Amino acid sequence: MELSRLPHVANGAILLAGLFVAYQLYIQLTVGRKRRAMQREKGTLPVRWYAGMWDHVMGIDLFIENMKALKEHRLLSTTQSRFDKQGSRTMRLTLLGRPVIITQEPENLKTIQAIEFKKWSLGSRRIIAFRPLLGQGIFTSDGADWHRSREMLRPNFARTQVGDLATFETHVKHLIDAVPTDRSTVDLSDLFFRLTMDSATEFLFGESTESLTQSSGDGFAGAFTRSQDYVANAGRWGMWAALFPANKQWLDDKKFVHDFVDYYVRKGLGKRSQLLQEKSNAEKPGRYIFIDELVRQTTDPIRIRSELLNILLAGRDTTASLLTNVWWQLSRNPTAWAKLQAEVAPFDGEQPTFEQLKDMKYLKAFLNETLRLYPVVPANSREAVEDTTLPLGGGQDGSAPMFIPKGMVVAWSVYAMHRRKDYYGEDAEEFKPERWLDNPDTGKKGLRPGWEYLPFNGGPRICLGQQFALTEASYTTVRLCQAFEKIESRDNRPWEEALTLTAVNLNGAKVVLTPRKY
Ligand code: HEM
Repeated sequence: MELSRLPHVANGAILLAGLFVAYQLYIQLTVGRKRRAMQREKGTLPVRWYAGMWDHVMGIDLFIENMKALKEHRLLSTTQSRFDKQGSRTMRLTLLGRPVIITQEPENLKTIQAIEFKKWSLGSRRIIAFRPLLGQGIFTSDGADWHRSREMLRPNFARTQVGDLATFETHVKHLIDAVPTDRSTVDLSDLFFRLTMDSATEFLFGESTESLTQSSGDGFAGAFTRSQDYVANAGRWGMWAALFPANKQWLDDKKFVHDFVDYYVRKGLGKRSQLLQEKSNAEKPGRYIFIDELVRQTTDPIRIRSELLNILLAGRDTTASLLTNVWWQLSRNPTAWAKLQAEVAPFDGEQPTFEQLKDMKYLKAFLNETLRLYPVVPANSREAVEDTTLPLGGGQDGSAPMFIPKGMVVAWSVYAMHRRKDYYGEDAEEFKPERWLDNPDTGKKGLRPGWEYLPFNGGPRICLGQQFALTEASYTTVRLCQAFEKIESRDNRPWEEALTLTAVNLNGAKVVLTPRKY
């Protein structure tokens, strides 16, 4: 640059910085005025800053600390310990210049997700990060667009709530066949991720990737997993993500994923007229194919592709992560293994029905406890679309309501909330499925939690696939318990988080399984 131009550049930078400071002052003044008005009207009090307002200017240090903790597989416990250090359940901090309130109060979550649902959106961060991969679908939309997606998809899930056990059986059988019987170690986690990809693609596209039996599906699974990690990271960086050039691997993966799904979309649209003459999938006996229902409702190929990818993202890693955590825990818990074996024994090796699965109290308690200590979606956030309040978090002890200005991001930690001693007792950090069961000896009732237990969210945006996931996880667990009589853990490390969009044990579920001899 010519030296003579330097003063102009310096003047420009000073002007920009001045404008930025003036804008910030203006925001502070107007927000301050509203905050005082809310304090008078509703008794709101300011939220405590994490450690101190000036300790983390711009929150660059906190962001670096978070990224380091993420890399070292301890971001969830770091967040939990920040709450403990602060001695409050809600705090305010700044991350890369953006103010964020973080809470673990069930009352706040109920207000955001249910009571005042309309005052909250997903926030631009999620939408900007995820749209390039997922397009516009249920997981990446708000307001009227989200409502349209939810209405279009809901009937499909109502049908699947009974669970297509026959389809699960095909894939679970492949999984069982893939377990070595020569006493060598297997990482069940790898098989669970293949299982959920195979069953999800069969349910969504009508054709399975068959990754448990062939390697042909690996290309799609790999490209989808890498793209998912890419968008999760972009979401963390927020607007700063734009500073990084798009990397080639990501562009190639995105194209691969889109082309792969487009093949099924074209096929589905090709048989639309025939489908319109037939009965709806939901009324026909036999295999249920999601894309056939979408094709009846719209001819827009991008819309169909987007909804399919949104559901694949929501449903595949989540269920595989739950199964991994369940089997990691089961492999080191001989009492639980014996109890589960006793519960499956009456089926005599036969496939359980949907009703029988629902009646398995110990299995249900085991899944609940796994989702409590290791929630698969351990953190989440929303953005206020108007000035509003939340019932808790204000004042020194966080017991007063707090004012939330329009645009403020409120994040929550399900992980920390699920470990609260005031809700779950002094043994909150211990894995105890029994806490969910009624005790006939003492008359003590099992846990019936409200908003303090939230693995699937609540309110109008509650997980659409909850029943689908629990049925798949329960069915797979029962069939594995029937096929193998003994389990040995081959890993003595504690649970460590591998956090992308979901959380799963970093070291998978390494076990040796002994087949049952009939
Ligand atoms: C253990 C397994 C699962 C867990 C823990 C889980 C958890 C969640 C959570 C916490 C959300 C709310 C996300 C948000 O609004 O920010 C969600 C949404 C959703 N889930 Fe699941 N999920 C699981 C499995 C599934 C499966 C198997 C499917 C589909 C086959 C599915 C479909 C969806 C859909 C479509 C949404 C978006 C709902 C909406 O925005 O209206 N989920 N899930």
